[in-house]
Amino acid sequence: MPDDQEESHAVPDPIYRIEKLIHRYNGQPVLEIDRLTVAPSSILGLVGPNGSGKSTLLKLMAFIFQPTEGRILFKGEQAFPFDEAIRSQVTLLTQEPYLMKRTVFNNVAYGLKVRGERGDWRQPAHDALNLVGLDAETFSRRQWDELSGGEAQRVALAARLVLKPLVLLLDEPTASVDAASSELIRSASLRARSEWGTTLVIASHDRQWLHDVCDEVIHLFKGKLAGSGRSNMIFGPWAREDDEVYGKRLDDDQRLLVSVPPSADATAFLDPGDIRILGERETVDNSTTKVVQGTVIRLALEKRSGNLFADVRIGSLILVVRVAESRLATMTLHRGWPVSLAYRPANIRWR
Ligand SMILES: Nc1ncnc2c1ncn2[C@@H]1O[C@H](COP(=O)(O)OP(=O)(O)OP(=O)(O)O)[C@@H](O)[C@H]1O
Repeated sequence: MPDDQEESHAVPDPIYRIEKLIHRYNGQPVLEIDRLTVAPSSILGLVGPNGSGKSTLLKLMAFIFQPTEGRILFKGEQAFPFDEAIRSQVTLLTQEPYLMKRTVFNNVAYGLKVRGERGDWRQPAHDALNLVGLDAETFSRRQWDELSGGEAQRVALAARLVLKPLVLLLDEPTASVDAASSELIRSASLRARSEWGTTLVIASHDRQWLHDVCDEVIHLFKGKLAGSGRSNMIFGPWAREDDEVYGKRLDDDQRLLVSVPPSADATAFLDPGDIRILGERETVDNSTTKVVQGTVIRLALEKRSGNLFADVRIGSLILVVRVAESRLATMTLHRGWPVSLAYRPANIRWR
């Protein structure tokens, strides 16, 4: 979580503390994060458009390379690439699985071997395969190239889970797999957190998944943390609608109307406190306020502030809405309920 936001009193030492980090490729800055901490056993989500720096941040958190400037403390200590202690505790799963040209069993057991674990690797390797929904008896002897894309990704995940890692970094882990594999990858990752207290950091374009499972979701935009953990970031392209108004058509055919964007593909930021769930008989001034219809998909209480946040799905867009305490007295909210959201285009900030 960004340090200036939701630091709660009773948090243990962070598993990561990032300080004044800048990373450049060929002299060009692609990531600039002043401060960011990740609590142990938490689930942090990373969202952001293509090229916003998510993969770079995950690779830095995996200590694959060093940041150009600044530092990343791991459990309070500065850590470096090729540090053996880190390698056995932090593991990264990327979108395209990398498997060694060996059997599935040897791929999964490899980490145990490298870690110098003695004894029989069969049981832990089989447990890890079963955890990702692959029958160990059937798959253990298969070669790396006798697997579908989804199975290969699950083997790659099993090869990480077998180590019961302290940190599992997931970079678009389900982007190129089928729906069934995707579900198995998600549930196995969550099992790691619930069984071993593994900290998860997940970069994904699947906002709904992140909103469902993450303790915190942070937004990266052009390499920087953008807005609060619960800010709404709405991507273009924006088109001029009739009547001099700009907006975009959502995939449920509603129109999301906005103020004049600086360019057709600018990104709109709308604070959760600037969106209101309308009461049943409430009306709005159409000239300044716009209304869209959605469905509540999640309600979450922020412990520090006592604020209630509702995630509302509108087509494939999810907006986070802060529900003021005064409004809670007058309305009941449930997951699955249809709601009308009111917002003022004038409150949109553009980047
Ligand atoms: N090895 C590299 N050398 C030079 N530039 C790089 C390298 N890796 C990434 N970049 C650039 O750094 C920026 C951030 O890339 P990164 O892959 O971290 O973004 P991302 O948010 O993960 O994107 P995506 O969602 O498309 O995976 C991009 O502009 C990218 O072109």
